[in-house]
Amino acid sequence: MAAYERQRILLRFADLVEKHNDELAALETWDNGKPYEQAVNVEVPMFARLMRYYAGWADKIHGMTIPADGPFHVQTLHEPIGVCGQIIPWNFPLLMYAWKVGPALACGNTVVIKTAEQTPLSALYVTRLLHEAGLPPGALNVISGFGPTAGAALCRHMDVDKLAFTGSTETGKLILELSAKSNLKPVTLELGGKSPFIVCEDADIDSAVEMAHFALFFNQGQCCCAGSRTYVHEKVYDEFVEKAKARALKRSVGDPFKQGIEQGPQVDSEQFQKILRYIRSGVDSGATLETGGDQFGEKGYYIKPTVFSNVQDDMLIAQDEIFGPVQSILKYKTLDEVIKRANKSAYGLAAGIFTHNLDTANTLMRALRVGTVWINSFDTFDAAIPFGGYKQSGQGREKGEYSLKNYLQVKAVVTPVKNPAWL
Ligand SMILES: NC(=O)c1ccc[n+]([C@@H]2O[C@H](COP(=O)([O-])OP(=O)(O)OC[C@H]3O[C@@H](n4cnc5c(N)ncnc54)[C@H](O)[C@@H]3O)[C@@H](O)[C@H]2O)c1
Repeated sequence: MAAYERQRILLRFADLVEKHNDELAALETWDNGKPYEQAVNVEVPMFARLMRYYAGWADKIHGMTIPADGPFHVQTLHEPIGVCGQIIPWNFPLLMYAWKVGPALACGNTVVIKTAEQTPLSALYVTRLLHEAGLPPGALNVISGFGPTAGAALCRHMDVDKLAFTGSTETGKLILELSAKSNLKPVTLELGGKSPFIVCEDADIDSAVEMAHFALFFNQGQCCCAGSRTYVHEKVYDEFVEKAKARALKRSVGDPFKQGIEQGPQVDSEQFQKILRYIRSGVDSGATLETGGDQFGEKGYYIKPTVFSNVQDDMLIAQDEIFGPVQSILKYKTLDEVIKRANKSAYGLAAGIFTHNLDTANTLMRALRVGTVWINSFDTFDAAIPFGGYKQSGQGREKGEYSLKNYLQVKAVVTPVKNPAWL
């Protein structure tokens, strides 16, 4: 299909998504439990924006001509890889679909996408819209299946040419193994994190508290890049802890379809139980439970917004990805010290820095071994900004121009030139 045709399909798709904004948001909330207001005002509109962004790329993908030594015309062709197997998680079902399907189709590939077992609905609905927009039958197929069966079958399939996965680091390793044991298909991975959020002594405390709260509690704490290690300078530590606790106490928890609700239930009982186990481990290891610590209400997988202070680096709650509404606050003294501690993690997905000092920001942004640094901000997810991890947080980048590389092969073509004018 011509690039312009792919572009037009993606643009029509974006229009249809906008038209069906409210139904898609409702499906997302039913499946996942996230606040409807978040889905309807942010996530579905962002889905349409991502499709328009990738539509824009479709007819701007091309190779180069390269001046080689000797009488040769050398060109590169940027070709689609072929059949892309994509496996997505349950925390942002629609957005993860967009991050993966958008670049794959823009580059001219076909897709088999497996949704998470907890959240199959929105992908099915949105794919119907994609076909309504003109995508030919068979170019994109959705599988609603389980990981170890449907997911693993995709990973080891000899006719799948590329894999893209978002989920836990543990499963990411399995996926690499399945690729290696089958046809060595290239794999991009977007995995877990334990992202530091560093509040420097000169920071504006009120806005740092608000942003650190958002960085951790957004989406019930179920974000791979959640700011889950809040490092606060000792000079502002006491004030910060007091205010972080007050903010968590103010967080509105409840029915995600209700207006003004900031936090819905966790996605399922497995995650709910796992988070409660981590909270118990925090208490047992000697961290100070400032607020929260157990179930919210008596029905459903709701958890009270929880804040721990006096957290030490060697505690489990400071090392593992909890994936829940549990903020861990740690105290630090010097910049060198916090850099070492922030980097001492198997993960390297993102970091937040709160400071007005340009020198401090310059040092931190370079010293932190992470794929994204947000300065005096957090969770800015523009379609054009690349996202991905250092270390065990992943391989490759999604979104932005960088994501196209994942879905293209580069073919070098060499043709001898008889009487080159330049020789
Ligand atoms: N990075 C992220 O965005 C992200 C998203 C979801 C979960 N997580 C982390 O993972 C933890 C566990 O959650 P989970 O169990 O839903 O994640 P997971 O990694 O098991 O699941 C993610 C996706 O991978 C699939 N999958 C699972 N096993 C597979 C296999 N053997 N082969 C192929 N595909 C497979 C699942 O069906 C799902 O679609 C969470 O607590 C959280 O820490 C991270």
